[in-house]
Amino acid sequence: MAEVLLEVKNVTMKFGNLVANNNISFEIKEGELVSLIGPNGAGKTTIFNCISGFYKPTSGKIFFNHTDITNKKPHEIASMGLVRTFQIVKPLKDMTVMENVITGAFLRTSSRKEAEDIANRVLKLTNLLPKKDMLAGSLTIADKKRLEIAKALATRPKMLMLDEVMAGLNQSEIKEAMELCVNLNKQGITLLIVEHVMEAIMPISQRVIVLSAGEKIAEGTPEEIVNNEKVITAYLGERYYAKVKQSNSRL
Ligand SMILES: Nc1ncnc2c1ncn2[C@@H]1O[C@H](COP(=O)(O)OP(=O)(O)OP(=O)(O)O)[C@@H](O)[C@H]1O
Repeated sequence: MAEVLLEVKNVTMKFGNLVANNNISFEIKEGELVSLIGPNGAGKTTIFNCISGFYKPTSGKIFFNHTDITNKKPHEIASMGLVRTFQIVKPLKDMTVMENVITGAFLRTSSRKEAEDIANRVLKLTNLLPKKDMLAGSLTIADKKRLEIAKALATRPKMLMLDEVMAGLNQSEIKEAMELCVNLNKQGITLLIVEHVMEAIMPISQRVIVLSAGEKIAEGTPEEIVNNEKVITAYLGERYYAKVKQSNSRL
């Protein structure tokens, strides 16, 4: 039985009267690939911000690797091995792709040589090696998203939280992003992925957690989730349900 790596325990996050996360609890086990889905404004990014130390929850606790990280700062959490990407990618655009990734590697080492070695490995893994000398600002959206993942990987995370890395990508770029996620997971990195591109995320998720209007409304295998009436009503809709049913019946 795999160990619990991340434990979110009764987390509530309020902004004035608005309850963005209401008493949310879930666990992620070591080695899992879990997706976090739900309509706009459901509270997905807010829970990411709470977990990664950018917000301090109004109440509740968060544990990573059995350590209470609820009041820790983002850089402390990152050095423990829990790293997230941002929905809006902001690379250091006047620096090259390589230099951007090296900034991530410096979390683990102060040696330039070692940081370059880490960056080279990560750039190879993310298929960015041929673009290593390009300015980050000149990359396509798909490559900027890949660079965001590469920077996070250079910090050598145990667990990676990806916030909408497939948004704005075309079909073949989405396929590559999915393959990268599966590949990272196979290499032992635990993944928690916020995503709206259901056709991409459902097939690769081992488990799915659903938020709606600040509440956790469901949690289960992709098959359980696509058949869950509450989830269909709140988010997936009949169209997606019909599509999945159809493709299942063809299997
Ligand atoms: N810093 C903040 N101050 C005030 N309200 C906030 C803040 N951050 C988020 N919210 C509100 O909290 C709610 C949840 O937002 P959040 O961004 O977490 O949703 P989401 O599920 O990530 O949505 P999306 O899929 O559109 O990214 C929204 O009503 C949002 O307006």
